[in-house]
Amino acid sequence: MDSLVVDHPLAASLLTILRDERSDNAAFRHALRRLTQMLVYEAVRDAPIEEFEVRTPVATTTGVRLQQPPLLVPVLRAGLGMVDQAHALIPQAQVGFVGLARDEKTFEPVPYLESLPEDLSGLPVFVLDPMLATGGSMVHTIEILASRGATDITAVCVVAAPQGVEALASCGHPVRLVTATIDEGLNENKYIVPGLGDAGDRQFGPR
Ligand SMILES: O=P(O)(O)OC[C@H]1O[C@H](OP(=O)(O)OP(=O)(O)O)[C@H](O)[C@@H]1O
Ligand SMILES: O=c1cc[nH]c(=O)[nH]1
Ligand SMILES: [Mg+2]
Repeated sequence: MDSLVVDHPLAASLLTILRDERSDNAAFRHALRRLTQMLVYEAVRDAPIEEFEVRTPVATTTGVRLQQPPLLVPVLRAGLGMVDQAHALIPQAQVGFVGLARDEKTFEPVPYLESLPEDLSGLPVFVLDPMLATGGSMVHTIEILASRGATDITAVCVVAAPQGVEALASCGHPVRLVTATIDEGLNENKYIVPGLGDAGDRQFGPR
């Protein structure tokens, strides 16, 4: 699987704010938005472009635009904190939604929302979810997208566990990963270590 760890001092300092237990909900959301900007910027780096003619006030020149803006799919709740910033970078993008809550006993994702275009064939998709822990939630989302014809899927995460990376690599669907870090592992409650805690709770409070 193609994976990119965005290794940049500014990304690392924003990740530090996210990790710091002293960051309150507002500080956490703010840092997540700023870090998302860097992750999406890198996720788009190799996207196909098309050229078109543009007139400046002085002359005619060649401009570029994305051939096909990706569909943005935040995974609720935690992915909500990434979608506005991703959309600001790619304003032409359409947005779909998947809602999942991990059962904290079985650690399996429990779906509660699926709001997506019927046919995703030929459309690149960026799945936005800050946490890739066991990978169950991301693999579930990828299966939903693949069942609608998506073949070009990028998981944009902030913190990944090696177990989640392995789950994506072996899920049998074409997917690439962009993340700010691959952490050490998971604890007995399947939280990422050192991680940043519960990314949904840290933005919005407990559910
Ligand atoms: O890789 P996994 O083991 O599946 O865990 C990762 C999932 O857990 C978190 O969501 P959570 O279920 O806590 O829901 P929330 O966003 O509403 O807090 C996170 O945002 C991922 O969706
Ligand atoms: O560390 C983790 C694991 C799952 N979900 C989170 O929000 N954080
Ligand atoms: Mg949560």
